[in-house]
Amino acid sequence: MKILSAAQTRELDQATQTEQRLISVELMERAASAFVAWLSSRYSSADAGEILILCGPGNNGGDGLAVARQLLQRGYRVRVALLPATRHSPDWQHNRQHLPKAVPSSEISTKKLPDIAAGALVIDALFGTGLSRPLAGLAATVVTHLNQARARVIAIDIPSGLFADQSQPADSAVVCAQHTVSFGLPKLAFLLPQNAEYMGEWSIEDIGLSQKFVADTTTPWHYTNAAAVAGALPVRPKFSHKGTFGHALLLAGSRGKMGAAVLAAGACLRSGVGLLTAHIPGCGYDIFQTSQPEAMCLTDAKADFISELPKLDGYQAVGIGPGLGQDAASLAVLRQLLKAAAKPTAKTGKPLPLVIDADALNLLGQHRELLKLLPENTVLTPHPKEFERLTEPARDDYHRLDLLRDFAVQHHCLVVLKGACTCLATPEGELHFNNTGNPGMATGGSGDVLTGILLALRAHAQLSPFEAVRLGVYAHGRAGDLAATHSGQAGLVAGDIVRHIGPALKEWE
Ligand SMILES: NC(=O)C1=CN([C@@H]2O[C@H](COP(=O)(O)OP(=O)(O)OC[C@H]3O[C@@H](n4cnc5c(N)ncnc54)[C@H](O)[C@@H]3O)[C@@H](O)[C@H]2O)[C@@H](O)CC1
Ligand SMILES: Nc1ncnc2c1ncn2[C@@H]1O[C@H](COP(=O)(O)OP(=O)(O)O)[C@@H](O)[C@H]1O
Ligand SMILES: [K+]
Repeated sequence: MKILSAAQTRELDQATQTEQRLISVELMERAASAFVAWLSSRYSSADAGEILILCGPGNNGGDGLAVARQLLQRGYRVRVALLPATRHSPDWQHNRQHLPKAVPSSEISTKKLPDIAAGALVIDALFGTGLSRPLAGLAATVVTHLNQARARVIAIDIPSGLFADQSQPADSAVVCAQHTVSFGLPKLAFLLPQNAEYMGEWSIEDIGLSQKFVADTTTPWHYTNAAAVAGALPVRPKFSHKGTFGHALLLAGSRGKMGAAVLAAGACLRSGVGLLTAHIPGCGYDIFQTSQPEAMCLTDAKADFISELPKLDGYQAVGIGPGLGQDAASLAVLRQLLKAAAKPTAKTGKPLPLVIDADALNLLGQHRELLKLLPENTVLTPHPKEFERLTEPARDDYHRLDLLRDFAVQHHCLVVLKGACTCLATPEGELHFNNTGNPGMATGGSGDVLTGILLALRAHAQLSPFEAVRLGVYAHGRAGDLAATHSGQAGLVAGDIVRHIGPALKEWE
């Protein structure tokens, strides 16, 4: 699914009207119907009580007026409060004229802010994607008044005051919604942690916008949902054998952090790899062989950390980092690995696929001269702090996305910036946001599990680097979601994610 800019969203409206021979007010009616369908599926008129709809002067306010009429028709009690303006959009005027007399309406002024009881249901239809500057004056006063009221706020399209595709100044007034009901496609702002307090939960309603326009429009931003990865996992052929699905090598673990190696190995095995060999420090031998009997195990000469790079012949992908530690000897191993992996392999003519995580990323951050050794299509999986160590502190989430994109393009690699909406940056400069996963996964070891999944999928001969990583990130979140349905979010541990990788991948079979 694509994510469009605010300007492209306006063009999409226009294109939809032309393509479907609609007048704009008909599209507004569709949006209002979709919103009302959503609201009435959640709240009966008794649950809702009297609903206050705050309407601005543009088409977002027009949506609000159409919603007021439709809710009244469905038996809800509604009143509207209008933000005064010198100019109103034509569709606003149309819906104002068609607002039934039975809906009480008033004009907002500084002296007459609407009464909002705690817990009241309020629909925010002040401003949408047409916001051209931060809110100020009366509009900002209304928003602050609303946010202080502790009401149940539902935003139409986007919380008012929030820009759809760029930051607003830190002190600007933005509605804090409990839920945002948006139309057609998600907006970039919805996916960024800095906007979490405004968005609440959000959902996207289909209003039949032009699919052709979306298909023809280029954007760096994409959203990975179930449809995007449908059919992405190749069927296992009847006569396949363990050699068919690749032999992966995992370099992980150090004294006190063998669990990271065990989790990554378990995840790799559960993700369909043919064979897995782990190279671990001597202290981890019994732990590893006991907990992962399906994997083969090479032990390093050092007991506490990895100091040697095993021969790389015969492996289809190598993962390094989980629980590795940052010893100078492990740094030397990382350097040797980068150099060795860059040489084209006899089988594919391409560099050996690498997945780099955790302490291996921290080592790269401390020795940035190594970045130029990264083989093409290497996968890096930093969380925001690890990413900062590789680049620089970001001013805000939008700046971090710029840094992410630049880094992936400059180093020709795939970077998985982990978080609630994990973002995969490609060497071509695309950004793909993931829609699976839950806060239960904010627990030690979840990232090690992702490394194992990505390692298995990078060893898979039939998946392109991009397909492997997009699918792996999606499946990791899906496994976490399935795990949370059993253990709940608070009780979820990383091992539960490993145990649910199988059921998650089974959904593709
Ligand atoms: N496909 C879609 O997405 C559809 C969108 N519709 C609605 O249309 C909205 C966009 O409508 P508009 O483009 O009219 O935009 P808005 O309703 O967001 O408001 C734009 C108006 O507010 C003024 N304005 C902008 N920033 C301001 C500020 N900081 N302070 C005071 N005034 C400000 C502008 O000059 C303009 O008059 C969407 O968010 C959505 O709610 C629907 O009606 C139809 C379908
Ligand atoms: N709130 C959240 N919602 C969805 N996924 C999350 C959330 N918090 C963490 N995750 C996922 O869990 C993983 C955590 O990785 P990481 O920070 O490296 O943890 P660790 O180093 O402990 O393994 C990432 O894949 C991340 O996307
Ligand atoms: K709004």
